[in-house]
Amino acid sequence: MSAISVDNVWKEYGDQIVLENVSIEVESRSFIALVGPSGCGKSTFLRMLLGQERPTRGTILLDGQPLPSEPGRDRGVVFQKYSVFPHLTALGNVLVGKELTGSRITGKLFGAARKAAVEEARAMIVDVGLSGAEQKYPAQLSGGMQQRLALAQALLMRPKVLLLDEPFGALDPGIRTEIHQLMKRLWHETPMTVVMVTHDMREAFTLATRVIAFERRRDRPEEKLRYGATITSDIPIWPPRRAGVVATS
Ligand SMILES: Nc1ncnc2c1ncn2[C@@H]1O[C@H](COP(=O)(O)OP(=O)(O)OP(=O)(O)O)[C@@H](O)[C@H]1O
Repeated sequence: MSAISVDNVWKEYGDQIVLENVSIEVESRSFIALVGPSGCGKSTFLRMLLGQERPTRGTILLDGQPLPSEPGRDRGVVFQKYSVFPHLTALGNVLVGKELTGSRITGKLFGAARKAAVEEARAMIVDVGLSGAEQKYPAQLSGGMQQRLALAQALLMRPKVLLLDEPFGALDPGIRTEIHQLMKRLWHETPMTVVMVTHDMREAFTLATRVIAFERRRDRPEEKLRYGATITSDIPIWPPRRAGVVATS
């Protein structure tokens, strides 16, 4: 299960209302694309799902339970940049989450636990199409490869929810199409719900099960800070996409 329930959420920074009255029920295993004008609060919403920010008002539940107030292993995240650590190899990057949660004191795993984690990380690296790059550092990888690595890093922790903040925004169109295919496959094969912020409508409609638009209903410049953005459209994709059911056409 990985259903998200957002009820009447507001987010304010000082006098500025960024989001107002956002309510949405996200079914387990959906793939939600969040679109909207620059600065309307999409990343802020994602950070609240991650647990990095707390709503000023309202509640967010994951499988009926309040979200823990800190990021945890049930929620993975990939940003447009800087999701991977430059000083670790590809293998080190994929392993790092397990090492940190496996041994809170030393940050390292030993013996059988390490062997199992390394095997799993290697398999994940192959799965995202990076075999042979295990010992390379991020600077030695292309942008598309780094984003594959960031996906592998997030997915090794088996998150219930994968949060993507314009993860493919900086990639060339050809590479982007390739990574869309990978993302689709990973979503079909992995029991997780995905919430992705994107500026690219084509990307939204290529990948998502549902496209959600955030916008300020009352966008008068003199009152800009007094009204936040909220959900103004909620578009289900037709024909419906279902995780695990790969379309034949
Ligand atoms: N930590 C913060 N403190 C104060 N204001 C913030 C903070 N984080 C975000 N904001 C403000 O909240 C608003 C929404 O920002 P956010 O980054 O969520 O928008 P966005 O829709 O993701 O934008 P973009 O599409 O350009 O990435 C902006 O006006 C921003 O300045």
